[in-house]
Amino acid sequence: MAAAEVPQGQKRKRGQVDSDSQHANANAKAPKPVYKNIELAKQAKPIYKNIELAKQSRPVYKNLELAKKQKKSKKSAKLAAAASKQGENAPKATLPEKNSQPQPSTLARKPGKQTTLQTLRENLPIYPHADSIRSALTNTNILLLAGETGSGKSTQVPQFLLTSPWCDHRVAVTQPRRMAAISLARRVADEMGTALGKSSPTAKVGYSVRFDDNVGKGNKIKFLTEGMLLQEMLRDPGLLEYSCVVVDEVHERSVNVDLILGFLRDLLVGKGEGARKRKGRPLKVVVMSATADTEKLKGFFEEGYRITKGDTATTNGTGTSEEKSKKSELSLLNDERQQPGQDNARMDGSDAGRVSTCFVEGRQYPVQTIYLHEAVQDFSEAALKCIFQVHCKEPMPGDILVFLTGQDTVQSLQKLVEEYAATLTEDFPKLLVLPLFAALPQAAQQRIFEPAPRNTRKLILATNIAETSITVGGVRFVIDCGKAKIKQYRNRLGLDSLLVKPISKSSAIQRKGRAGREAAGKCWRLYTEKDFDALEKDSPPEILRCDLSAAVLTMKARGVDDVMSFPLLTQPPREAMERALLQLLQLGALDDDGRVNDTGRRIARLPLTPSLGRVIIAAADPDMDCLLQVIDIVACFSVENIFLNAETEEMKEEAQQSRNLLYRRQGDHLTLLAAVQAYAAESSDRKMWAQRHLISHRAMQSVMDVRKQLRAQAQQAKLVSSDALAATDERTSTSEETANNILRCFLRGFMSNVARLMPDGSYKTIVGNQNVAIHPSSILFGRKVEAILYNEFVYTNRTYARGVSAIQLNWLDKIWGDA
Ligand SMILES: Nc1ncnc2c1ncn2[C@@H]1O[C@H](COP(=O)(O)OP(=O)(O)OP(=O)(O)O)[C@@H](O)[C@H]1O
Repeated sequence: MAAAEVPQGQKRKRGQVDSDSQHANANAKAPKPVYKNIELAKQAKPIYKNIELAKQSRPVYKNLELAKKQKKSKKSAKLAAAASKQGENAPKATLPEKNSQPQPSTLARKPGKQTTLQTLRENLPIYPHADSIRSALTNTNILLLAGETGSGKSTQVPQFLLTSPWCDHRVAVTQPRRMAAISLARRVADEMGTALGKSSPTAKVGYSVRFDDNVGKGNKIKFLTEGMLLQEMLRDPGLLEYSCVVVDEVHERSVNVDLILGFLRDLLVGKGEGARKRKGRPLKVVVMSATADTEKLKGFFEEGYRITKGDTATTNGTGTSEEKSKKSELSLLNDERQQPGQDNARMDGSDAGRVSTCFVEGRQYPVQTIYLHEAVQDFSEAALKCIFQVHCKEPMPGDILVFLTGQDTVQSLQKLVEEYAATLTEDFPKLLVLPLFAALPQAAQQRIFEPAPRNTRKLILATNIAETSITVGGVRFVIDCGKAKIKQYRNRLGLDSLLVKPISKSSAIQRKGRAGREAAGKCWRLYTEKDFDALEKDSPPEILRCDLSAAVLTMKARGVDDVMSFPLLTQPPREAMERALLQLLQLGALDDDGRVNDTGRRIARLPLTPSLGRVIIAAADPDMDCLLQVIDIVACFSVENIFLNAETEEMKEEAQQSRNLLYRRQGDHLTLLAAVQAYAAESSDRKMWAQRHLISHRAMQSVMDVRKQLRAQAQQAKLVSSDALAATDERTSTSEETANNILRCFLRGFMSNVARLMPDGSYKTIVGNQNVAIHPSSILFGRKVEAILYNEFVYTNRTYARGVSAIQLNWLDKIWGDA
């Protein structure tokens, strides 16, 4: 296709991305440790080498002048497109004039928000490619689109597609994270000059994320998380609501995205129930990312077409589909099939031309990369040092986004930064520190998008939830610690756990790409260039690292009986699949023959893990009759912790007194229930109530929101009637019998998460016989009970069980008997 096509086998030049990088000598030049004395930091020479050098180096971004010219001259865009048809890449980068980096304010000052936004759109590198993107999808049903961070993929492509002749239904755009889905929907609604979601009948853009569905009838573009699209596929396998599905940020390779790609491949090649339901109406698919492996994806989709052609031959001649399915299982047994981790990226020339590819080169503004000269041991310390050097040396405006590993590192660094910032003189701008992590309530997350007050620099301390897709207005500087918490299955414990690991090159590029979106920027990498070179190109796909029970249940509920032959971009290890099947059998989601049963289908439709879904189903059983109470507890698991830590002894004592009324001797589950019930029953001032109990009001607001959504979903799933829901009052007490039933229901979903008390006072897990201690945050910390049930394992210096309740061992007999 036109301007942006990448000739087969041609890879992007990696060197370009970081061609302007500089070393920095953190240890040699910075006083040690700088942050202990802020005055020193102000006087110190920067730890990074002179950045003038970088300004002179050749960047790959397009400068604004080029973009302006492109806007004025559609002719030039057409010429570029024609040139690329002859095998050239997208428009060549033009060198910016030295020290004349474009500033967004010139555009922003223009009158009329809509005109300004339109001008901004037209200046994006992707804009001249609108026609070629549209025509690629007229000729083929699938387009793989690679474009640098900030080139305009997520915001522009959905809008381009709306005007295609085939687009008579909605465009879905998937995002790995809810925050990105919501913020992109807002931005695109703004750009289109319409309201958002359900707020007006004329609104054209909506979003759907777990526990928050804001999609109006007239919406043409729907941003949604990958999990939500999978949920929709269960209800509507043909995705009849849509003309097109855009899968964004595919490089993240979550299990959900891999499943989506498999289902979409089947739909594209006309296979299965979904394809039959579309009755020949084509579904267009766009798969996009800044850093995805286009070749591998191309091979995957082409293979789908090739196999389908083969299928026709098979059905005509050598066998039925049942035989085929047996064959695939047989070949798996014979190890003829792919090895774990091997990719399905074989090319077949005969299918070339069925899959379009497109590469949009260039970004709007340059981002200079600065590395440390020597590796550091403690990235939090290095981040602190770097934050104050940036703050004290870099001009305003320019907000800072720091990537850290998790909520704990974010919160401890926030404390330190605020402490030191308070010692700065008035010569420096103020620092507004904003934490950002997944468990933070949505309202608090949204604060990062608000502009900083006058003479104040925003400093966002984030986990990798801010890594892809989002544009945070004002951010010009990025600090990347080079690490992330990665979910990994631990065989020994039989559970997923989060481990701190080095990020991939792809993540580093995405992190850097959060700067340079509205103006030129800089990215400090708190590691050496050599360390960067040694990073893996991509993080291993989640399907190779995690518990697959949710994925397998989704496949089964979507009608895939032989999950081993489902098309996956990367084949997971066979043991992981088997483990997932076993867990689903234990949960009672599958029958003995491996087919999904009614319980399994009901669990799959709940926006929860299979374990929590099973708890909900158990609680809806009339014998247990504790659904609403269980929903209250499950809602609490959607936030990190409702209880706040006391900062002083005095506060601790006061809180302890009020909290005593909420604490339940049985443990954390029932204590959470008591807290939710008391909060819900509070009719005068919930905020005050929360303060008094040292409970996070914001977290409780989120919990109430999730509780409402889960109740609605339970009603939809016919687990509770609307009359029963309407008749509920806010109870504040729970009988002993109900309390036991609640814990039995949790045990049904978490039967493997049990540890028993040993004669020496320690606890050992029943499955795996591992030592585990009760986490200090638990009500049961330090207590000795017959056996404990826990939600999850956490690792710090030892293995802890978190979310713990006391259970009776004899409850297990019935549960294991039923399983
Ligand atoms: N919420 C916003 N506020 C201000 N500018 C925005 C916003 N969202 C997008 N933009 C502008 O639009 C540009 C393109 O954003 P978009 O998200 O479409 O790029 P992208 O190619 O998808 O990037 P990435 O690969 O990093 O997700 C940004 O660089 C920025 O200039």
